[in-house]
Amino acid sequence: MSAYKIVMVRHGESEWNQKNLFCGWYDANLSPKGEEEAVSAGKALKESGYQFDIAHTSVLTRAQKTLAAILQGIGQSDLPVEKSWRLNERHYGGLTGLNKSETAAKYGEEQVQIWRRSFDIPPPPMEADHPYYETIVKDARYANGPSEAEFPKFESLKLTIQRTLPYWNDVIIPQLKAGKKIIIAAHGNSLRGIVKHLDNMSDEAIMGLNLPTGIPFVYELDKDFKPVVSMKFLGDEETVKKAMEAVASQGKAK
Ligand SMILES: O=C(O)[C@@H](COP(=O)(O)O)OP(=O)(O)O
Repeated sequence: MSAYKIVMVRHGESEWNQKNLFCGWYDANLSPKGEEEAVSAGKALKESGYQFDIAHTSVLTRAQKTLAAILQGIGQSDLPVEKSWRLNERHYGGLTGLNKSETAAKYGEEQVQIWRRSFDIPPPPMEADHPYYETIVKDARYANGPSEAEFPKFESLKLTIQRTLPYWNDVIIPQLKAGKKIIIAAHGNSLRGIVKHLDNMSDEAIMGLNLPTGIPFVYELDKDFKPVVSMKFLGDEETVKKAMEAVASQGKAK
């Protein structure tokens, strides 16, 4: 029997998703299509009657704007929102800002697939001479964390999970236990990490999961936080399938 319910959503398409660039911790805005996706996500949640007590998001604009559009759509713009770098996208290291197709043409699709989807092989590091290094490291939003020692230069999915899971265990679980209705608006890979944990997916199985932008999904959990309902998308099956395939094919050489 389900004891808890939680909604998660990857942000709507960003300007860098639209240009097919590795984004990671770069603070790309939503594209016009991404803004529409966020509004549609709000409509889908409203139609299904969802209301929340608290929302969680990353410190990145694309996730926060998606959340704001959703909350407006369900008439809860004044909902308390907690923001954490622990929900950020994985740090794409030295790949940040590179075009995914061009990178596949240069290094091969297989290598790009390893960088995008392998569990524990990280991308190359972002060194101090990287064009986006200063913009990211000196961003005021990181004044309260991560610490200098924790600040990533790159992250595999494994490393992403290592900093996202403490937030799930120490912040989200206690709120669920207290009966709070929660929505999380975050990113493709920070959410893949949570999904892997909840569904106890193997390192191999998680490689095949591509989360679509802007389509909310629901988990129902039993009293031990084991899924009774897993990743139920609020969208028709065909649309979700196509959106997942589109994400998967972003790493193909054109
Ligand atoms: O960093 C990025 O480029 C994408 C995910 O890319 P892939 O791992 O799907 O290539 O992150 P998001 O748009 O969810 O913030």
